[in-house]
Amino acid sequence: MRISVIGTGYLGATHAACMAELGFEVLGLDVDQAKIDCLSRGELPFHEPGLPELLLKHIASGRLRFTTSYEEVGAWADVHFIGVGTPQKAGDNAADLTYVDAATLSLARHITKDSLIVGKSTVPVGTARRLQQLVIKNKNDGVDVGFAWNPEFLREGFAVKDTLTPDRLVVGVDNPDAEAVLREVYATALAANTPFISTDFETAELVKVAANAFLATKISFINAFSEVTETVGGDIRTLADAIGHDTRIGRRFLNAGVGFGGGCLPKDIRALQARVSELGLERTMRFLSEVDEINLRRRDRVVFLAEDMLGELAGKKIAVLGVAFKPDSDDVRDSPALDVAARLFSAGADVNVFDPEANTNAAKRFPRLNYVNSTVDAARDADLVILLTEWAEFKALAPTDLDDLVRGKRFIDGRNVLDMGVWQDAGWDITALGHRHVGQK
Ligand SMILES: NC(=O)c1ccc[n+]([C@@H]2O[C@H](COP(=O)([O-])OP(=O)(O)OC[C@H]3O[C@@H](n4cnc5c(N)ncnc54)[C@H](O)[C@@H]3O)[C@@H](O)[C@H]2O)c1
Ligand SMILES: O=c1ccn([C@@H]2O[C@H](COP(=O)(O)OP(=O)(O)O[C@H]3O[C@H](CO)[C@@H](O)[C@H](O)[C@H]3O)[C@@H](O)[C@H]2O)c(=O)[nH]1
Repeated sequence: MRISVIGTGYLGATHAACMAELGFEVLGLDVDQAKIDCLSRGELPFHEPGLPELLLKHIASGRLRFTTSYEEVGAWADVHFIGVGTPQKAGDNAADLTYVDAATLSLARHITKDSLIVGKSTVPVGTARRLQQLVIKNKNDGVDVGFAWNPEFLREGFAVKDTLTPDRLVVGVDNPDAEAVLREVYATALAANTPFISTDFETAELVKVAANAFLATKISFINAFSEVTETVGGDIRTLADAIGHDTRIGRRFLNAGVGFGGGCLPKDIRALQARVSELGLERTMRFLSEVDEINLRRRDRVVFLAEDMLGELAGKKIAVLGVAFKPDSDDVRDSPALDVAARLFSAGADVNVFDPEANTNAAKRFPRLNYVNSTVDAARDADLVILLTEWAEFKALAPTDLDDLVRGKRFIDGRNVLDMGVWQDAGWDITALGHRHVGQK
């Protein structure tokens, strides 16, 4: 079976390489010539553990190629996965469907053999049915083109593992043939007893946004309790551990900190609200505005704490450790860390930034921050150090790593990953989100 993947960004490049790993012949397509050139050379244009190895392996095996030609893809593949972006529309909460519409239309017009189009992008409910009609109206006569929806649940940083061994597979289909093709594509996972949920288009689309809305809600839930413990005292990590032992609740996604960001959770909860409002259900997802607001208030809290600890921000040197939206990623889309760094700079602070992988992407968005290549360079002469992305090397920091470098022993742990007692004993004024700031011991 020959597979094409349309859109070779974080999702598409991963899907393409993993499909090749499963034994299929794969052709990845993107409209971005530079990206296609880069991938064709075996270079991954973003950071994702394990993916560069797969890319190189299957370019060498001949099973993985890249192109910008819809004509080539349409004449070649039996199954076409669509993984183009569905970002938030500028000035609006809704999803921008321009790319997914354009990709579907291009496919429909260029497919010259019987095949199946499978949407993977995250879309508002109702999109799949609309796109199916677009295909029916625009496909070539005499060619049988099926349509299905198969949302993707991979996490950046674990993209290869999540694609090869997913928690579950969800397919939205309207006929048994489409389901049979998808069962063949995912035969390896099915043989490993991965749950396979075959349903209609609407349920498949909704499962995806429901999962992200639930995860976002879980994070804002614990972060709301952070606002309480910051006021009355208490330990947010212990609280999360204690409720997490209840298997009905579970400990995962209860890490309090500067909140969620990235190319998915923030835009997906906004797009869900926009879509249900469009359907006349304005009140239904209103709680997600609160989830969003609680999340954004975490960033205000870090800026407030910095100001509180330093008296004023103007002229102060601040080391920001981490700007990626999460560790093991170079993605800075809607990154809480980068937002905080930029706000500290706007308030007059001199901001040194170090992220093991995301400096380059961050510099494209905020070139005026001072990007450096190590924690040591970031912390030298700093009046305050702020940890905002929990990379392993930051979690392993000890006071002795920074004691002789900084101008002021002040630390904000924006991800709740350090042992504050150890730092306090070493004379640091340290606080973490979800803890009352008590100052120096
Ligand atoms: N990033 C993730 O971890 C992840 C996980 C699950 C689902 N998703 C969803 O997958 C989709 C893609 O996300 P992403 O993070 O990979 O985005 P991305 O921006 O990294 O990649 C999108 C790619 O699509 C290409 N593209 C745009 N228009 C095109 C067209 N007409 N034809 C061919 N290519 C085109 C772009 O050039 C880009 O390379 C989104 O809907 C997202 O919500 C992402
Ligand atoms: O306890 C937690 C867990 C996560 N986060 C933050 O939440 C954001 C999102 O994290 P994560 O969900 O791991 O990253 P993504 O790669 O964006 O993955 C989410 O978004 C993808 C795109 O839709 C989905 O496929 C995944 O299932 C879903 O987890 C990051 O900023 C994290 O720092 C927290 O603040 N606390």
